[in-house]
Amino acid sequence: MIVNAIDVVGLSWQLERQSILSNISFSLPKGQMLGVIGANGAGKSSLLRCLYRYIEPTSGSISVLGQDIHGYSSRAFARDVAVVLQETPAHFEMTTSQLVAMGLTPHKSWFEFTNQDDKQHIQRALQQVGLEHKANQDYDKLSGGEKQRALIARAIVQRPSVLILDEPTNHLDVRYQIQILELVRSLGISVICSIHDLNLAAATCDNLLLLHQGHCVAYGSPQEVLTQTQIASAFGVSCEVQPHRQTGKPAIQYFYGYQPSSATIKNVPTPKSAAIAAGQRRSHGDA
Ligand SMILES: Nc1ncnc2c1ncn2[C@@H]1O[C@H](COP(=O)(O)OP(=O)(O)OP(=O)(O)O)[C@@H](O)[C@H]1O
Repeated sequence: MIVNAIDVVGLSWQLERQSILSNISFSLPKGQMLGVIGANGAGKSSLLRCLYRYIEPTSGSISVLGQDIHGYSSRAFARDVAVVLQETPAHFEMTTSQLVAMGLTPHKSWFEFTNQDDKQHIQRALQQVGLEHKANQDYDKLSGGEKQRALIARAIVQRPSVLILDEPTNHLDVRYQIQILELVRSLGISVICSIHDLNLAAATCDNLLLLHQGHCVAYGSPQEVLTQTQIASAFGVSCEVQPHRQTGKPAIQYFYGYQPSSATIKNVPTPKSAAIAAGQRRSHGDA
């Protein structure tokens, strides 16, 4: 029997009668990378929070490596699953390398010291995220993007089977956006990751799960999910999707010319109307 990294069946989460996630089902095969996409408020973080046990869903089941997540001890869960979040909590008086070393915790007993092997792991992870020169600097004094990369190095040191990332590219410049996602992919572990940049998601993920108002409205390869119609309906924008010249994956070009009131699902401008609107603004001198 094939055991998936993650299996989610019929997952729903309600909060005071408001339905945040509705009947979501998907699987993440081992070694693959799944991107969770969707507009602001679609439910991406809530879904990931259910996966790393921060939220208890109202109904449905979640298994990691074939085991129900609520059957795991905290320590065993931390050995299998690493999480990198958007917000970085304050880590006072800790160097970058000490923060990265925290990834070793689930593998160590209480009084076990960091050995030579561990130090090499930490060093290598810092190099992989381009932070070896910041190893002895206070973590709290790193820039937002450097903090994000340090947290990814900590997750690498944790050596999990499954990595959950909530918007890992948020603070990163374009080089590190590509580099970090390619690095995460190259680790050969199973990854689920929420991403706002659809082009980046298309280029780096095996499969995508598109959420809209808490529902899974598309799930499959980037080609299957990132169609003009589905992007228009989930994000309220008009675009053209062509194969990327290098990867052959979907490459999205957005059209401009939106009024705030037209950015709704019911009234998505067509490429033509968006282009006309942009042309009209230019002819009125306010382009
Ligand atoms: N603890 C909570 N209490 C009240 N509402 C919540 C809570 N958590 C999530 N929500 C609501 O659930 C919806 C989904 O939120 P979530 O953060 O999962 O969306 P998201 O897709 O990650 O959004 P974004 O792209 O803006 O980060 C939002 O409307 C949010 O306000």
